[in-house]
Amino acid sequence: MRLASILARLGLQQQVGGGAAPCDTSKYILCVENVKKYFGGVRAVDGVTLRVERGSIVGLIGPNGSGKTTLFNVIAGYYKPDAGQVWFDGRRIDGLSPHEIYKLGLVRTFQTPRLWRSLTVFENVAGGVKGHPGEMLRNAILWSRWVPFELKTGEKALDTIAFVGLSPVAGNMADAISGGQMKLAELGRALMGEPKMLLLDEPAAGVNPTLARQIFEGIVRLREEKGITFLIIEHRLEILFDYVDYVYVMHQGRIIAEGKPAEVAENPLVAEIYLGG
Ligand SMILES: Nc1ncnc2c1ncn2[C@@H]1O[C@H](COP(=O)(O)OP(=O)(O)OP(=O)(O)O)[C@@H](O)[C@H]1O
Repeated sequence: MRLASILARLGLQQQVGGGAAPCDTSKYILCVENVKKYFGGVRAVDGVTLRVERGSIVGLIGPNGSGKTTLFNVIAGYYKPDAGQVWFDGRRIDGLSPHEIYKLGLVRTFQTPRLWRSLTVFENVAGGVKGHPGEMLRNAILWSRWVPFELKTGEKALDTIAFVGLSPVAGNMADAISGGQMKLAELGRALMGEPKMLLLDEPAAGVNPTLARQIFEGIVRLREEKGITFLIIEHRLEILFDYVDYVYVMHQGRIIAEGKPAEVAENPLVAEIYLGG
């Protein structure tokens, strides 16, 4: 077990790396401070600072290869940053494992949904419940059929499946549903973890426009009903900009613009990098 993990369990996390949070943690649920992540000579994330207000829906955009997914991987604990800090809900989290970060309530989804394909939609969603051994991928296949879900977990999973609109396919195997339905199933599983914040990687990719808007309307409802905060990578700006409060724009590993969607849409620098891309 890593030192940071042990200290976190002892409640000493804030002393790691020294000191105070780099932002007002009562206002911001997520503070990314001067984060860098290099792969050899590739500066995938090159000194990113961003803030996400509690209860907001924030977009993270940028051309292909600008560093968005790498930044998500750093925030969610899949990569340790080469420099900088990440604070979530008042705690420093860089150095924690993905599972520890998940347990703190920061949950991510992937560009390509990572479902357990030999299990049903119901089992996939129910397996995301906090505390069930199946919440860890390596345990999921082993446990989901042998350890019965509690009745209340099953009921919660059915409610969640209804929320994301998948009731008609709840009993289908995950590899027998459409790409859009896989995205919804992954969102459902993430919701079973009772997140305070969701990092969504291209929730509308490959989904028809009607379903894409339904997904974003669901996101707005989750913010309103459960107070969940969102940071969302999305290339479909014409949809994203209708639903987000604020937008960060990445290019070549850096934040090159930020603001309300209308401001970002008018920013000539943003048009230039997209046209250039
Ligand atoms: N594991 C890795 N090893 C080496 N280089 C990587 C790795 N992951 C990403 N990169 C490089 O880092 C840069 C940023 O990639 P990243 O996937 O974070 O961009 P992105 O903005 O998410 O792109 P997209 O919108 O296409 O998903 C790219 O040049 C990419 O080739």
